[in-house]
Amino acid sequence: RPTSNRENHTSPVTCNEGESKEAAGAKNIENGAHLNGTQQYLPHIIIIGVRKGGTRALLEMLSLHSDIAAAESEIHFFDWENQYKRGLKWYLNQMPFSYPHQLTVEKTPAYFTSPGVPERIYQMNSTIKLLLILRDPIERVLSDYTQVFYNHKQKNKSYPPVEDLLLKHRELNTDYKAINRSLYYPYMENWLKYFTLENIHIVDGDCLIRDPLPEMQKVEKFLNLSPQIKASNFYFNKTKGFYCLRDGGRDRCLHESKGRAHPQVNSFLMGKLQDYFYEPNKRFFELVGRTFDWL
Ligand SMILES: Nc1ncnc2c1ncn2[C@@H]1O[C@H](COP(=O)(O)OS(=O)(=O)O)[C@@H](OP(=O)(O)O)[C@H]1O
Repeated sequence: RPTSNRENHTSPVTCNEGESKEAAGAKNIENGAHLNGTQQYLPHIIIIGVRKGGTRALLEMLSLHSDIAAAESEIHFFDWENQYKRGLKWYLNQMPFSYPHQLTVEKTPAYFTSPGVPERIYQMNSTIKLLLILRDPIERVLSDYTQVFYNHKQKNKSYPPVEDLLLKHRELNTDYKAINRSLYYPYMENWLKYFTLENIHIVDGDCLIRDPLPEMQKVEKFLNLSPQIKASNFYFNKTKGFYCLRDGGRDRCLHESKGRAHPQVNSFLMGKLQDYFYEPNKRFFELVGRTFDWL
């Protein structure tokens, strides 16, 4: 089996850099009801975030693999007290029915930034495989803003222009939640108290948008899955401006809420955002021993 070749230093980012990983170390957990040879399992893999990082695209693309069984909705088990109180049996019951050779995966993007979640997941399974998809923190802020903007619009409510929210007295308004969620390193530090980088694979969300196949091949390796995902599983949809999926002759793009245009940001605000994220990004690169195309 291939072993990890990750070294403890930063290296220039490319979208195609190869990376080998140990086996997924999947652990079967009893209790799921049986149905036609299928059973429910606690997840062997969790997509922990980040919100607006491309978590749905990652889950859908991973589901192209026949050895993957994915929970359709976001479970919010570890971050919502009322769900967590229901216990692991409840969590198990939210999982899809799958065959014994399949790996179960769920995605809840809010896990990454929820302080108590790493410990709770560790208590459930200390060798679980975690997938974290990150994108340029500034793009993530704008994507987050766009999401909230449309949530308001749907309810016929207005939402302030991006400049009004992100600037206060001509300085960056660091109280704005979306800015805080893009400060990846403190959250990552919390995860690394419980898991090593051997357990956490970071997917480059910007690369996944531009060229999904190489990113997905790295994910297959990390999970020790057979190489099944192929170039023919993707086609670029010019109208949407994103790659869509082709699965057994079935074509599908992500929901229209994925891939929306972001607001234009003036150069003053962009400069403020770039200054603000420069140091935190560097700290994040040091923490994870690799760089991303964000600076
Ligand atoms: N292939 C493909 N098609 C459409 N969208 C894609 C794709 N790959 C990645 N993305 C990006 O995914 C972003 C949404 O991220 P999430 O799914 O994590 O959002 S959420 O937190 O679950 O709401 C979404 O963010 P926005 O561009 O701001 O809409 C997309 O940029």
